Amino acid sequence: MDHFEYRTDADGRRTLFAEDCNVAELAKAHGTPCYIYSAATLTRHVKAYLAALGDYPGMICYAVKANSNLAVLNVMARLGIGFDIVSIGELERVLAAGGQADRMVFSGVGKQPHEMRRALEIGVYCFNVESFAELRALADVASSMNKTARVSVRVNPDVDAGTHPYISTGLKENKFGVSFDDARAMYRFAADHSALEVTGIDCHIGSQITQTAPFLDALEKVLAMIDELAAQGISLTHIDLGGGLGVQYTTETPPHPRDYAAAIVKRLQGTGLKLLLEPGRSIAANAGILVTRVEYLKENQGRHFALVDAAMNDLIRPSLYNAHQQIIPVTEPIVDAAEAGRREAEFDIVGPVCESGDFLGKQRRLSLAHGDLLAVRSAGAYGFVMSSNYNTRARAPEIMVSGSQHFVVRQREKIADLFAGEQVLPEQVTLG
Ligand SMILES: Cc1ncc(COP(=O)(O)O)c(C=O)c1O
Ligand SMILES: N[C@@H](CCCC[NH3+])C(=O)O
Repeated sequence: MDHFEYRTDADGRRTLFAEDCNVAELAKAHGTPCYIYSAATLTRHVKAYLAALGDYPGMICYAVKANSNLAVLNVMARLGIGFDIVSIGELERVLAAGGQADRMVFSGVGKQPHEMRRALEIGVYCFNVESFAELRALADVASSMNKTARVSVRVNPDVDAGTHPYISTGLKENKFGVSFDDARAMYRFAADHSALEVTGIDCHIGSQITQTAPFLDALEKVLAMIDELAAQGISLTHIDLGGGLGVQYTTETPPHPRDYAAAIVKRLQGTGLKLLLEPGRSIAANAGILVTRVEYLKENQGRHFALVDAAMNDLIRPSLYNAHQQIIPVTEPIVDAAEAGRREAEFDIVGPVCESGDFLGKQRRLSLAHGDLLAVRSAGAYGFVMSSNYNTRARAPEIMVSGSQHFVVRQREKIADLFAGEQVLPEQVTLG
């Protein structure tokens, strides 16, 4: 359940509300396309994870990559959870949003020395290290600063998470993590190095996973490794089982975060290991919508197209993964046969970008007329964060609602800002 529901407005029409805010009014006030997030949905999802942890020692580290809007991060910070970051940019965002350094885990396959330095300076909880080369680089940076870097090695358990190949991360053909063999050598190196402190082990097998079994399979493999390391005198204090829990976009039936986290906690009872989870999508996806407006309807040799003002640059998931996200009317039309131009058909919902792959949805049965508002659901994760300025399109504003209040957290970009800072060639540059 989320906080986007239809209510009957004063004119007797069914209109989509985001908590207690009328989505049509927000779109009118701030223009389209726009992203709208619900603070209450974000809060409920986080609380479900916290409730599942209960008294078990651990930390929920929200995966910032899913949605790094400052207000979204601020909700997480206020709820006291941690953050999983993958770049210095995300690190600075978390700090700007009020997050605490000692609750950040630094993941990612290609951390650069300057990013390591900054993370050591502020004192992140730990580094999830993904290769021997990175471990050596981290040791060098920490030594040069007279600091100790807390280290968790990310293992790649070669478990099939049954997800889209672009978002699977725990197979040996994926670039993420290291084999158990490499991990053994890395732990020995780290244990012997004065600038490194071995604290945990990390594992992430993919995203949009709709079953608990792959997580538990990976967990068994990681626990076996922990036992083996303990026998060699290397004792770990935490296990980080990544994110990856799927959400319902259409007909998927992923486990509830509470049940998924509870299954992991149950298996860990008695191990003495602290549990870290890095959920992104399952916290943010269904806490957001993308609102767009129908500009034109057209029919091309029997195929119906609704040209809307949002495009693949605003939401790339349909184009990139062929992902299916629900598209619903913001105001359910009063079906009036006399209304000029209204048509009911199976529409391809497409944007203005010059690519045939620019679509938000295909063959959606809808009754549409020029000016209608549509909402793309489940757009709170991997939506705005993956947006671009392709076709020199300004990126959409992001609005957070909380009850009957709303805040424009990020304004729509201005066209002039899209090329501010760029220069034409100086005249003295000769051509040809
Ligand atoms: C290391 C790591 N942690 C957390 C996440 C967040 O995953 P999700 O959004 O699927 O919960 C990802 C993305 O797949 C990841 O690679
Ligand atoms: N961007 C992906 C998820 C990537 C997960 C991060 N490793 C999506 O939209 O589904």
